[in-house]
Amino acid sequence: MSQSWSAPLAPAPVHATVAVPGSKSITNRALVLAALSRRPSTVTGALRSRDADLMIAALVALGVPVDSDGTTVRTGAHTALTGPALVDCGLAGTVMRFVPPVAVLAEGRVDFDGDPRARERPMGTVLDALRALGADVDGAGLPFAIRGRGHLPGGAVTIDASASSQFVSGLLLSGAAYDDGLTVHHDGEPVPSLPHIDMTVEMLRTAGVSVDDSEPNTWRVEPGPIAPVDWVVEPDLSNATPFLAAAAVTGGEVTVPGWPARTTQPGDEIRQILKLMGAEVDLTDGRLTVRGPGRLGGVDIDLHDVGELTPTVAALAALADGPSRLRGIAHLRGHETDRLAALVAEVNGLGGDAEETEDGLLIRPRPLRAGRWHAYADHRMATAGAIVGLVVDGVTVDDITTTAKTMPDFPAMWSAMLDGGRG
Ligand SMILES: O=C(O)C1=C[C@@H](OP(=O)(O)O)[C@@H](O)[C@H](O)C1
Ligand SMILES: C=C(OP(=O)(O)O)C(=O)O
Repeated sequence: MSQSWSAPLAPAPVHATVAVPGSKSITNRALVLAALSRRPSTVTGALRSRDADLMIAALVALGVPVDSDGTTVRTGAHTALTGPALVDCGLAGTVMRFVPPVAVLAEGRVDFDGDPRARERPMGTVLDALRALGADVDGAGLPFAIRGRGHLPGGAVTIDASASSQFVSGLLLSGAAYDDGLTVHHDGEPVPSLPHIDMTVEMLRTAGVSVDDSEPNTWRVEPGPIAPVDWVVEPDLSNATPFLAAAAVTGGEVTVPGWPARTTQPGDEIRQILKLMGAEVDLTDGRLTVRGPGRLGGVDIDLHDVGELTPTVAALAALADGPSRLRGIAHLRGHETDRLAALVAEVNGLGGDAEETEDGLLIRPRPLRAGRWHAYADHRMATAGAIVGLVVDGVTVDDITTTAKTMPDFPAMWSAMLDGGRG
């Protein structure tokens, strides 16, 4: 059920320490690899949110024993993946793109469906690739069905992954379990979100899988066992960005503990972006502190690798005192919503000046006024509205429950931050 939310205005510069929950991307990869290892694994610091819980439910539906105690999730030993099963993908890209390559290994039929918007998200590439690798698949997008045969020949496949890096990640995660392993070659416009593919490769190697990514646009996964691992999930750096933005737009200071010194999460790029916009950024002993500038500058930046950060950066840009140009993000039209159209509509709906380009956004400074900010079922649109609402009186986000996709406690965390929260 949707729930409208009056975005709180910051009464003073925000000063807070905010601990953010585990990374969606790492949690859902760890869960898939734990399931494929077939031996007991643990995921500690796991995200518990709609996307992660849909992933757990999908794996349970395929016969994987899973038990959890809050953010600790354990998978048990199992000898086979089984159908019949029904997988609800919700609106989770990681579930709709990572689970079908697992489901081909099940014995039996596996049906997939999801939210209405999920039916519009690009998906055909993964299903065509699985067909080319020997799978029996019905459909070109959600809803679709896979008739698993307990194994897949695998081999080499060429895909166009310009619409989503998740096409590559999903195939690679399961590739070692295919008879001949897997070679994925990308042919098309550049693949977005490459750090997310690096995350996949790194986690596969941690699970003992041999991956060759030495050639651009080609990934080779050797067939072989996927080892059980006790995964420890980093905080979700993309979900940290609205809180860091709060320091930037109010001239305050926000610290996020547990910031990794080295990471494949694209959210780490927020450090550079906030610096470019004039904020002070300091990472010492795993604590990232952002101090807001007196005046927030605009930014001209290519976000192709870190598209996930766009709603936060667009909110910052709408509050900056110079123009911004966000480039390289045409693929955001296929995210939870068409994020380019949504951001333009919402910034302009509050009296701002945003314009869609072929591959991004132009946002020029113009004072914003009170109004309704629509979330379009998109968690990051909702948090972008919260950022704007910190400094524009009278902003209402039409549905704050969308944040449950990756951060169910967002409204409480936001209030705690405004009360000077200590994470
Ligand atoms: O693999 C992942 O965990 C993700 C990859 C990216 O997808 P796209 O490549 O479709 O942008 C990112 O935007 C998404 O939030 C998470
Ligand atoms: C694009 C996103 O999600 P998904 O994993 O559903 O693709 C996102 O979280 O910004």
